[in-house]
Amino acid sequence: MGRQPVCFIFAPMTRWENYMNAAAGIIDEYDGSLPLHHFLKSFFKARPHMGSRDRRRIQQLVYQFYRLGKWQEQMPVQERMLLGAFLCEQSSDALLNFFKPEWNERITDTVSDKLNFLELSWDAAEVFPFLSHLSEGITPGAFTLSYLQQPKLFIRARPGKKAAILRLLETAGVEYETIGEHTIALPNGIKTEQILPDKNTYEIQDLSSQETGQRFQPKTKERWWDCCAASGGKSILLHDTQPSIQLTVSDVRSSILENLRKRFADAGIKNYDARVLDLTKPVTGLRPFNGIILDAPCSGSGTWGRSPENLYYFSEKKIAEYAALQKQIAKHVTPLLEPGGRLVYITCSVFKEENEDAVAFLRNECGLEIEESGVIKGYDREADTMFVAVGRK
Ligand SMILES: C[S@@+](CC[C@H](N)C(=O)[O-])C[C@H]1O[C@@H](n2cnc3c(N)ncnc32)[C@H](O)[C@@H]1O
Repeated sequence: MGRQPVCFIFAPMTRWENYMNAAAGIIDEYDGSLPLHHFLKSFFKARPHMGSRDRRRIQQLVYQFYRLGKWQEQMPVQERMLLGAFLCEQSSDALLNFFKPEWNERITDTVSDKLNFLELSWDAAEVFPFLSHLSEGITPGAFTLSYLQQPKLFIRARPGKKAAILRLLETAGVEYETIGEHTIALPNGIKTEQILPDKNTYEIQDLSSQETGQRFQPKTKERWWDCCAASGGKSILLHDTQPSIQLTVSDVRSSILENLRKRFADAGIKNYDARVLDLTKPVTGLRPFNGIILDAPCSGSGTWGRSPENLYYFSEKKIAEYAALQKQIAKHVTPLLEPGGRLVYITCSVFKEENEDAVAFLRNECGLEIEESGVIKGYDREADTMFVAVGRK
């Protein structure tokens, strides 16, 4: 007698299992050498069958995994993704309900109640393995817990444009919050370019970054230099504060200055001098300035709520490398400050080597009198954390 045919019945995988497998595959393949959003873009480009809803949820699972930093690192990846989802989400979630219905029932609990329920304790030093480098005034617990939330999207209404922007947001039914005179907080993921098509009316700029501008205080017709201008976010803020200034912008990357030119054109800024300069070398061919903005290249550690993969992959030795670069740049830039002129030093870092130590260098080695310095906390208001110092020659 022949063998009985064996009949296997495969239960098709649910959408949620597919999502978990795809997210786990991404985490397995990703090595931190590229920003995660670039990696995800190529990943999804190669898989055009995935719809936008699938992409969004898979992406979210991956980000939620990295939001835990190195905490509970030994946990199996799929379990840790669910832990991330449970701690980060605040409303009922079908995927979590499928795998962990008892967790989903508690989704609206506070993080501390969720941790109690799981009998886990939050370890700030595991989430953020660089605690010993933190600048003064940053509270490790609150700072690391803020990683569970993606910071909000902030825009800055350009002078005289706020009312028109708010009307468009209301027409589109977008929830918003206004902060101070010019800032509008928006939910993440909204397509600003569709709702606010006139690029001349606003700039996308984090709340703390906007607040650094309060230190610029340019006077009429002064000469200002934004020496690490990138695509010009701070320059546009400076120009909006005092449109009569004589503005010089520079960056080591010519490609980013092309973006600046486009952005300036959209913003209606025409009179400026733009040049490619490598500030690790002495600068020639520029006359001294009344004001300099040194928005230094840095670790970006105050913005990792938007790029939490850095919690996992950032290498500690880079802190010293950035600090050395910042000092080199400061050394070459400060001779170009007029006596009595002001230099505004900015980083989006939470590391003292890039902040307080740089200020000590500006004071002791560059001869500036420091008028103000400190962290601009963003972690307690869903924004980035930055550092700003003002030095006078
Ligand atoms: C933090 S970003 C500036 C952001 C910009 N100010 C803004 O508000 O959007 C720092 C910039 O410094 C530039 N940079 C890095 N190394 C430099 C160097 N050696 N000389 C001049 N600029 C440099 C980078 O290309 C980068 O655009």
